Amino acid sequence: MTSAVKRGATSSTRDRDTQTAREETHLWTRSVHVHVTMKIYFCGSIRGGRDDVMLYRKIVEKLQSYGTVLTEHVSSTELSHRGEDASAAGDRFIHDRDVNWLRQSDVVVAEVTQPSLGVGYELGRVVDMKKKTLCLFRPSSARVLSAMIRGADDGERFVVRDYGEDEVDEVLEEFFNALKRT
Ligand SMILES: O=c1[nH]c(=O)n([C@H]2C[C@H](O)[C@@H](COP(=O)(O)O)O2)cc1CO
Repeated sequence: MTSAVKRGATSSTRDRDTQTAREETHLWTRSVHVHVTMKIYFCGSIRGGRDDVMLYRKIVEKLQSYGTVLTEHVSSTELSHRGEDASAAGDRFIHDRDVNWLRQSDVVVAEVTQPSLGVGYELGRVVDMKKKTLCLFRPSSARVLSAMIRGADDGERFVVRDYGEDEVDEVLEEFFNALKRT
């Protein structure tokens, strides 16, 4: 073999290696990208009452370690039971934007202890959209969760989890770790 052919073989091997490395980097970058940009839709009561807003904050802060929370405003202490300024954009805007966000989301997490027509509506829509959904309910509230939420639990795609305020982190860790395995 001439040295020119040898040089050719070496450089094509090197080209292949470089190409493989590039593909690996690309795949790695893509998987990190997917993780970082996971879109999470958080549901919590607004006009249904803001009693649990501090807990929504805690949940949303934890969710932000897993991805982008599209509905961060639900956990804002500045948002009252009157809701967002509907006079500026209108309730139709809020509805259409939120349904759009629901469609875009990869996963839905709802705090369902404080009854809310809006949260119930969102959950009805996500069942139809077949989104992976976690509903969190606190039995310590002495409320009884609607049969239309508890009864929708299928043990897989739509799950209702009873929990206590001090279990937020572990319940969410359990849920997102199980997501990684599916
Ligand atoms: O101003 C709003 N902004 C908004 O994003 N929502 C959505 C997100 C919440 O998960 C849900 C709360 O519904 P409700 O206001 O009926 O409690 O509806 C609801 C309102 C007010 O109804």
